[in-house]
Amino acid sequence: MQQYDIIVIGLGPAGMAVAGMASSMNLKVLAVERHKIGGECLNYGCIPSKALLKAAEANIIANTLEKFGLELSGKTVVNNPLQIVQDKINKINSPKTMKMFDKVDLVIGEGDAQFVDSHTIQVGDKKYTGKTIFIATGTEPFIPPIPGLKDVPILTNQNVFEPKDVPETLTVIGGGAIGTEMAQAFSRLGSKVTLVQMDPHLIPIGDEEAGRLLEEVFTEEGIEVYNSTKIEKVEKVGDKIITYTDKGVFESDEILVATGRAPAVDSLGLDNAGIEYTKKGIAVDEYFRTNHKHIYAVGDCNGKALLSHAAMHQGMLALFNSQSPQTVERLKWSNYVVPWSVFTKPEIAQVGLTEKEAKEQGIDYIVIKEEYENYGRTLADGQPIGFVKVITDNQGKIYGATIAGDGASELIHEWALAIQYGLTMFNIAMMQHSFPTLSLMNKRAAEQWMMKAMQSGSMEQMMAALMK
Ligand SMILES: Cc1cc2nc3c(=O)[nH]c(=O)nc-3n(C[C@H](O)[C@H](O)[C@H](O)COP(=O)(O)OP(=O)(O)OC[C@H]3O[C@@H](n4cnc5c(N)ncnc54)[C@H](O)[C@@H]3O)c2cc1C
Ligand SMILES: NC(=O)c1ccc[n+]([C@@H]2O[C@H](COP(=O)([O-])OP(=O)(O)OC[C@H]3O[C@@H](n4cnc5c(N)ncnc54)[C@H](O)[C@@H]3O)[C@@H](O)[C@H]2O)c1
Repeated sequence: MQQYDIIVIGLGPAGMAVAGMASSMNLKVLAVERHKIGGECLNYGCIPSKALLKAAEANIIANTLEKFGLELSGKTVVNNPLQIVQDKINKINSPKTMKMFDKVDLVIGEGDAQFVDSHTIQVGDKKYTGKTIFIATGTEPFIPPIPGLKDVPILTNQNVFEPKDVPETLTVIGGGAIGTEMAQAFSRLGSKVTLVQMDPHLIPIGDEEAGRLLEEVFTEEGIEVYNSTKIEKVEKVGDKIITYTDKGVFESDEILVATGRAPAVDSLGLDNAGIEYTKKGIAVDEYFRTNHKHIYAVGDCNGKALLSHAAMHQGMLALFNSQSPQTVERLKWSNYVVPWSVFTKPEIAQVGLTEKEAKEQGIDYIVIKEEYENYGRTLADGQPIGFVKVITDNQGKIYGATIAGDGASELIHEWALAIQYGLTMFNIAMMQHSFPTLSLMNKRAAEQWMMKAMQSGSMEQMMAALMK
């Protein structure tokens, strides 16, 4: 039986971070992946969805050139965007990417890794032991118990990117990140899309105003959105799928189910090693340790944050924790803010508290909102839709930021940095931002706070801050 310093189960963003870094620390590493390197993110998630959104954006720009005083004779023909998506994935999965695993023993595509006991796993008929084991098995689509849903052919993130024709009509169940990104991508590529969800606004975990703004744009683009909707049943009649709801009956060629995720733990044999888990994921402490101190669970499988950057960050923190002789306060998960972005147009990005969360926590907050329509650059770009909204207080402490609009996924990081390292609105206002970047809207929001502070007579406080 082969023995390793570190065994990694699953090679998505979390497992790749652990395996790649551990091997550069000269540890003896085994990584097991039952399917493809890159996990959900590369193969059925972040990358294909962004590639498809790019094709969709190109299509809409080409067909609305009159906005720029240009004309294209004729219309674009949507040929094979999903094939191009696959070509892009294959390019990323190249020998250059594989180089990071030069010093890792890889077991790929030979079946599930399953615990035999708390130090031993089995893949097929081979057993391996590890001093430390990292579980990084991610999630699978959660399919809700809607009557009839299991009897009709459905699309999920696992098959929606397969190369085939764009459907003429598509029903999307779910208004979260996956549902909204895919609804807009397919709509812009020519599908007639109906989006149905049970929550009251799009991107339910985010800011309500941002969700409503996205809905306005979706409606203008021809996507029908039904919020707070109960789906009664789904059935296949001939070639069509019929979705019966309390807001109407919708007929479509395909149905995409994007109703959340469930941790991928069933194949692991966790009970053989006595590892604790719930429906939400593998139970871990602040240092990503399971109830066995030498077994860590990182990334989506622990349910803490279902995002690739969070998965990679957790992998890095957990690896450092595992190699440290004692626990290190700075390696705790709660020290780190988690920004997130949804890549629709407008993009929606968030870090820290939403306004609703600030209210629920009883914080004495104020809202600063800088509108895209008031800035020369966004007007020049023809993208005047959106806002930078900051939850702050009279002292300029930053609790959270929501950005809806062009470039939101980039702009959000300044607020993430500010929250993580305790910078204030005053610090942002006093930092030069080059003109006319979109980031300058962050400074303009902070300047708005500064003007308010001056008007409310807090000049003394401001001057004190200036003298620091
Ligand atoms: C459509 C879509 C779009 C997304 N877009 C974004 C985005 O833009 N930004 C973002 O931050 N996040 C995005 N996400 C989320 C992101 O994909 C996940 O957060 C990320 O992939 C989680 O990484 P992970 O390493 O924890 O797990 P995964 O990427 O799920 O990898 C887990 C791996 O473990 C393997 N595995 C499972 N069980 C076993 C076993 N028993 N033995 C061996 N191997 C096993 C699986 O085959 C898989 O390869 C998106 C997700 C979807 C579905
Ligand atoms: N850009 C990104 O960062 C990105 C993109 C895609 C996915 N992700 C990650 O993937 C995760 C999963 O995304 P998701 O969109 O599947 O889930 P989600 O949890 O974000 O949203 C679930 C949606 O499904 C709806 N829903 C659930 N059950 C329903 C039912 N029975 N009937 C009608 N509607 C129902 C909810 O109302 C909600 O709109 C997210 O947590 C996100 O972190 C991130």
